[in-house]
Amino acid sequence: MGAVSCRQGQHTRGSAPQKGGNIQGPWARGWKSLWCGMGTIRSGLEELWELQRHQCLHQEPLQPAPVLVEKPLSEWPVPQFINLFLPEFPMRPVRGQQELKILGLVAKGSFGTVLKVLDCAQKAVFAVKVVPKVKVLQRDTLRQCKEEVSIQRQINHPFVHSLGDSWQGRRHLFIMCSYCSMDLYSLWSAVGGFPETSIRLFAAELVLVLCYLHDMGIIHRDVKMENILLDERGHLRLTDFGLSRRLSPGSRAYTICGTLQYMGEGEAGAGGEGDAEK
Ligand SMILES: Nc1ncnc2c1ncn2[C@@H]1O[C@H](COP(=O)(O)OP(=O)(O)OP(=O)(O)O)[C@@H](O)[C@H]1O
Repeated sequence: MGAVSCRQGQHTRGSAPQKGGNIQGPWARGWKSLWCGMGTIRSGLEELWELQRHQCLHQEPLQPAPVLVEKPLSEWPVPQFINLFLPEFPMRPVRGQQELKILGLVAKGSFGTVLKVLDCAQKAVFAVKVVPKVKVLQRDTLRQCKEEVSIQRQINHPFVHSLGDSWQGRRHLFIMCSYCSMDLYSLWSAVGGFPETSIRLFAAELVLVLCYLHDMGIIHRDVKMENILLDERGHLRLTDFGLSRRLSPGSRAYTICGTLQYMGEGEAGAGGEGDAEK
């Protein structure tokens, strides 16, 4: 019997605060250190959302967007805290980080926060998943975190969201992908259900992706509507390889994992010794 590794489903999506709520609490306060404006330190997510609300009302930027940046390299005190995450998460000079401007919050997942950013150099919008290093070490998910990046880097399929870039700052890991404005769960919630023809198409595309992954020896282990993004033409883009594994031919994984709300009763109730392979 394998171990159980579950996530809680339903992200706090970035759209919620735009409907009028304020993002508060310890995780929001923790973001103060991550961004600074052009010369001024922003004070947190609450201000970001205030700023965005104003921008929506006035249709013109009141202040420069916050920049995704961490403290300079010289202040990094513990080199081991960097080495642990290499080579999947290379270090990035601060100048490189300053080319990313935060446009908003996309979602708060169980592992990281996904931000919408503008890459000023490429003049393109991306999604960046930001994961606190401390959380990775506390949850003992270092191997999994590196695996997520190396698997996503290896994949090249039109229905899989491929990796744009990954790097580390002083306290956070960053995983960047192209930005998709819609995911299947949000669309399903908005329209209240799909016609059978759409379901057939989504299912066919999903099967193609899973076959491709399985042929490469990769198991995703967290397939759910929130992890299926939609591109501008409505095709699937499977994302979040945070629980996925690469297996050698004939081997299998024994950890029971996924998102609690999407698991069968038997699966969610089982427990065991850890991820073993045969
Ligand atoms: N490139 C992207 N463009 C738009 N939205 C995205 C993108 N990547 C992720 N998201 C949204 O952010 C959510 C959280 O991202 P992700 O699943 O990678 O984080 P996580 O911490 O592993 O979350 P969880 O484990 O709870 O599913 C996704 O389910 C998706 O809705």
